Amino acid sequence: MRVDGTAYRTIWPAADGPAVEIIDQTKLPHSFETLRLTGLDDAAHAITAMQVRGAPLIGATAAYGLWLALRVDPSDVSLNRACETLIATRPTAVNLCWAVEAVRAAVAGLPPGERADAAFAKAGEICDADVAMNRAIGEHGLALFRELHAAKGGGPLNVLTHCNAGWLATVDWGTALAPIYMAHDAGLPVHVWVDETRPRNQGAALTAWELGRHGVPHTVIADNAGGLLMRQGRVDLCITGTDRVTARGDVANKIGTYLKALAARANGVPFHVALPGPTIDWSLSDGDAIPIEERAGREVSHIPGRTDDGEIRDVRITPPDSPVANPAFDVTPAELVDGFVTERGRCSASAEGLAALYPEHASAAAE
Ligand SMILES: CSC[C@H]1O[C@H](OP(=O)(O)O)[C@H](O)[C@@H]1O
Repeated sequence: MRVDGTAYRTIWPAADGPAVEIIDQTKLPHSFETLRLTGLDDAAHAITAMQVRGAPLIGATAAYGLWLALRVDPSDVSLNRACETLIATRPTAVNLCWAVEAVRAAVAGLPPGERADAAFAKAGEICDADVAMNRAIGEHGLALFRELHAAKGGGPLNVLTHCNAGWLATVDWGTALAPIYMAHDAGLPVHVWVDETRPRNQGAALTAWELGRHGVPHTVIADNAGGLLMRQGRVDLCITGTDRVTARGDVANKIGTYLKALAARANGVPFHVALPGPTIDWSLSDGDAIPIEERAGREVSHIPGRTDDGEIRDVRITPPDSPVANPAFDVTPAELVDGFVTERGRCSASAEGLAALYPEHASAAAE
């Protein structure tokens, strides 16, 4: 996407040496800063600290992290340690282990001296494929938007989204936001209700920043406002991203997604999920088996912001002696999802729907 006239991906090889550069998402929306990752530990920290985040982007970052590790030591021991280190950073997004295993498979059979170059090439392939898949998701999602807008009979299409599944969550384009950008650029009137998405505020800080840069009309709302807006008939569609979809269509996504899906079903609002194929975990059927990341309690007890004199810092919002819990994801059962938008087209949230789009995995989907 373009930021102030300059085209960006969210991760790119440095022009001046063995490193990759990323956008530090912990600094947005107050400051646009890039960071240089020069080793495995940099990449692992960037994922853990959410300097990069979003299922496809943490996969891409891990892929380059393996390249950085193999440049230093291409041995089997180093490769396996690096894979384990990266996979351990965040447990819910399946793209992370998918990308790590894709790079491992690309290099493991090679002589050590050839592994770093092969890892670099594979990481680049993963990034290019992500951009192409997300562009296709946008096109298939735009068709859905056109159908819903035509059925509405006038006025902007009011879309509610949760968390950030925009270009910042991927290498480019985004997943849930890709059709929003394409609709806006095609002149289809769209307005976005942006869930702030406590506790890390990906919506308030990142989705609002993205949409504002692109000129897409949007309104930031408290997470708990969505149900009222749906009851008032002010939401025509909910669309989110996802971190892991099971073979039967259960969806793991940012905490709060399940509640939105319940409210959408209760109010007859279509609830769709946008995802690229690598987000599907064909080894799982029941979404309750998806590991849910538990993050630090400080993300709940404190909130980051910028003071009037420009200082960015956390401030406490809970009593110091109050315990906090911080599950970072929840699971929405397939029954509450009205449809998937993938790079291969749209389908129902079901084993049959996914198998039809991904026949090479049909046996897993049927279990
Ligand atoms: C296109 S994946 C976006 C997905 O990732 C986010 O999680 P996090 O910000 O913790 O990395 C969230 O679940 C989004 O829906």
